[in-house]
Amino acid sequence: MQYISTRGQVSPIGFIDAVLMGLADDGGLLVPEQIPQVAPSILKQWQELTYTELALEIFSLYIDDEIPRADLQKLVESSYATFRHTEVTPLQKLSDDRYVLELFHGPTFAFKDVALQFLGNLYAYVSERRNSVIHILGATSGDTGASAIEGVRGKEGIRICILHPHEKVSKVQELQMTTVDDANVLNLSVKGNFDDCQRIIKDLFADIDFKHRYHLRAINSINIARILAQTVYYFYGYFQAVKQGSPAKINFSVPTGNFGDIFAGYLAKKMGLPIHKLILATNENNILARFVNEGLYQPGDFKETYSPSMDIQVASNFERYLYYLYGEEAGIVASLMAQFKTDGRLTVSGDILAQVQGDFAAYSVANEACLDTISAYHQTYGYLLDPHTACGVTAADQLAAPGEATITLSTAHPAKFDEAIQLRQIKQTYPPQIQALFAKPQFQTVVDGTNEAIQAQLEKFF
Ligand SMILES: N[C@@H](CCOP(=O)(O)O)C(=O)O
Repeated sequence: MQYISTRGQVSPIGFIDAVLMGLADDGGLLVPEQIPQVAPSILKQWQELTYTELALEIFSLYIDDEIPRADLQKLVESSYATFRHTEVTPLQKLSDDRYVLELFHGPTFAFKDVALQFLGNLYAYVSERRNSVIHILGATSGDTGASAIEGVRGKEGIRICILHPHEKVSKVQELQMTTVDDANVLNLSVKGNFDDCQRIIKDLFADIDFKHRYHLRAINSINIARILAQTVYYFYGYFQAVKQGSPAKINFSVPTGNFGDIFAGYLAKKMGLPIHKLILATNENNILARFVNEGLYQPGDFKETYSPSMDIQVASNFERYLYYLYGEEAGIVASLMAQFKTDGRLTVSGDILAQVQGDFAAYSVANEACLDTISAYHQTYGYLLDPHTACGVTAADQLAAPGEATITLSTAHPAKFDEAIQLRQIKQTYPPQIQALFAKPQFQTVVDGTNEAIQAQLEKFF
């Protein structure tokens, strides 16, 4: 499989080069040259696979024999051996038509571990096999950072620097990142919000001289490996729902900020998984919901919400969707992105908007409504949702029609967001791994949110 850029100015490259390139060198995002198609007969066979077996089959479609199958199998097995649940991503049935796919059984209690345990191991493999220098630069609104750090801490030949918005992540998220004392980890607490962090890293990746001089590698969902790893749980969740007797129409509801997770679902559907509706759930930072419902893609005012990981305005994977929305015409995507840079907005209407609304249904969840859902599900089902998952469940309740079953992706364990849970007087016990964080010293550097300030830190660290 070869990978090309959404902006069309990068010669096709193999999987490992695509992972190492991260952001495409022309400023676009890498996508597979063709999306592999999975026939219904194969889907039927896949229903019987374990999570790791399924991951191996799906990765093989995108990696060919660039990584020998035996090596790939070892990478996959070691990545999911760190999960606390034997099913890796178990499906919980709450009622006949409401399911929650728990993606938080990895080391940092968030869905990011599903892809980042694999990507961390893949980087170590590539570093050894190709003797490549791996200097990871990432931005986080809370979950990606901890997970990426956990994936590579202490690994030979790898360094990682993560930017998080100063005092805008939950206490547990902050502790998970900043209590790591391995010498290959640098945490920068940036004065600003997540969009500032993401803009800075994108600018640094787009500065090709700087990127090559410091061997910058990406762990955010701009990296195609993240998306591919995240498609696996759509297949797995769907198969489990079928086995548990779900009705024929199965939706997924996806809490989303950076559009990576829901783009993985879109890709799974394009591969042939018969997902009925893809429900896009945002919090009050609702640029994506406004795009789907009104055709306007324009950042609004930044809001701090109970679901801080989704406090995002400019969604980095949106460009990948534009590429498919406009019939894989890289020239159109390049000019749309140039237009967005100049005008700060994009609009779609007519047939294109109808296509968007055929691809997604979207709902933006108000802050208090998110807490109401947490209380209601706790009372009705005795099930504690984290605030991000609660946004997904709220959107499912609004948009799923009778006769449809909806699987909401549960993106994080509620213990990561006790600040919000406590507002509804719900008491939870922290898992011991999280409780232990409170006794540890923290290591982080507070910096201004400017490219120059970050660049200076990176020059010292890399
Ligand atoms: N919600 C994310 C933001 C970064 O998204 P990514 O999927 O591109 O890594 C976070 O928790 O950091």
